[in-house]
Amino acid sequence: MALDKTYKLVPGTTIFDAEQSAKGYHLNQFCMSLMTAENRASYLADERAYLDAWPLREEQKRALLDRDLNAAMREGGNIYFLAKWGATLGLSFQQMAGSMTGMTEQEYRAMMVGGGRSVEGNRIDHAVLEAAYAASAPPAEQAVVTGAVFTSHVPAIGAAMDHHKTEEPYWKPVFDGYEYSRQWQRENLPDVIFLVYNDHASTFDLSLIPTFVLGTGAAYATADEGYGPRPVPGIESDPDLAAHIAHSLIRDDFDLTLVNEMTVDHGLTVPLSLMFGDVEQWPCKVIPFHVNVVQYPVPSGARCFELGRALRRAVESYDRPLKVQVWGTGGMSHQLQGPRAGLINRDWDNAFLDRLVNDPAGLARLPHLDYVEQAGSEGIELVMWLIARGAMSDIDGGGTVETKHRFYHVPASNTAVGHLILENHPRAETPGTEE
Ligand SMILES: O=C(O)c1ccc(O)c(O)c1
Repeated sequence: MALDKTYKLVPGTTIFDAEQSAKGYHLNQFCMSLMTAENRASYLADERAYLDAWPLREEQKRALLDRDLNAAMREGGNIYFLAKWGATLGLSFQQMAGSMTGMTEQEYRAMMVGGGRSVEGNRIDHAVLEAAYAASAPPAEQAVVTGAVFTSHVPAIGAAMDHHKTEEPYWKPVFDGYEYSRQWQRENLPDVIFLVYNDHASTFDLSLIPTFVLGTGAAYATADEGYGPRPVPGIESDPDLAAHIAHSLIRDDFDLTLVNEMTVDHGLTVPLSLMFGDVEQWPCKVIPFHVNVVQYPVPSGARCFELGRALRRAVESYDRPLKVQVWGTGGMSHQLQGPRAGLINRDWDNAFLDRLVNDPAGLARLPHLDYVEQAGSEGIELVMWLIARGAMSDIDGGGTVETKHRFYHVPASNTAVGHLILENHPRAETPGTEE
C-alpha cells in the first residue's frame, strides 16, 4: 500500500511534510537565524551577501530577493519559519498571507473583513481525488525486514575496543560471543539498519525529553560523552526511507519526535562496533531511533512492541527493494545507581531471551516494575528490544523467524551482556531456500 499523500490535492495549498522539510531545510534554518537583532541588521544591510553565506539553492535565494512567498513555499519554506524573514522586513502575517493570493494588500484585507475566503470553489476536485485513490496500486518493489539483532550497548565494550583490550582475559569472552555475529553480518549485510537505542543524556538533556525520536537527517556525528568522541565513524542515514517511516508511523498514531541534527552516543555506536569491528566507515546506512528510558514515565513494552509491528508495515510499504535490519539495544540486567548497583539476574535475563523468541506478545505485557525489580533500574532498556521483535514477520502470522545466534555473559562492567540474532522470513519462506 502506497502512503496516502492526498493532502497534496487540496488546491492552493502546500502541506509541509517531511519531503518539503528536507527540500527547505536550509531555507527554514536561515529564517531561524533572523531571531536576533544583530543578524536581522546584517541581513538588511546586504541581503544577497547574507543569503550567500547559507547553503541555499539559487531558486531559494531568488524567491526571497523577489519577495515571492509562493516560490519560497514551493522551495520548501514553511510559513512559520518564513514569518521570521517577513518580520525582519516589517511584514505582518496578514501582509505575508495576502501577498500569496494575487490580491492587493487592500483587497485581501477587505476580503478578510468581509468574512474571509469561502470554501466554496476551494475544495478538492472530486474527480482528481477519485483518480488518485484508483491509481494507488501496491508498489511493484518493496523494502523487506530481513532480521533483528539484539545486543547490550555497554560503553566499556566500546572503550575496550578503542583501547585494544579485546584479547585481555576479562574481555575475550565478551568478544568471542560476537565472532559468529560478525560473520553472519558480513553474509547478510542489509542496505539499512533501523537502530533502536537510547540516548544517555548526550543529545537530549533535561531541556527536551521526547519519548520516541526518529532521526530524519542525512548524517550524524559521534557524541563526546566526556571522554572525547569514540574514534569511530559517524553514521550515514537514509533520509528518504526515514521520512517514509515517519509518515507511516505517525499516521499509525505513534507521535514521534523527528530530529535532523543530533549526535549519537554509545547506545548506538557500541552495537555497530560489536557487529562490524573496527572499520573506516560503517558498511551500510543507519537510521537512528531513540527511546526515552532515562526519565519516567518511559514507554511500556506493549507500546514498543506495537511500534515494531507498525514499523514493519512502514518498511514494507516503501517502494524500493531495500533490505532492512531492525536492531534492539540496551540491557540486559544492570543497575548503575544506589546501594543495589551491580544487580544481575541471570535467570530473569535468560527467561527474557526465551520469551523474546517464543512468546513476544506475552513478554510485551510485562509491567515496568518487573524490569526494575528483577533486572535493575537500567534493565528497563530492554523494552527497546520489543520494537525490533515486533517488526518480525511471524508476529502477524505471515512469516517465520529463525534464531541464528544467542549469547549471554556476565559481566561487562556493571552489566550482563545479552545478544540474539533472529533472521526474518517474510511470507513463510522456508529458511535457507531463498536466493
Ligand atoms: O555497565 C556499565 O558500565 C554501563 C554504563 C552505562 C550504560 O549506559 C550501560 O548500559 C552500562
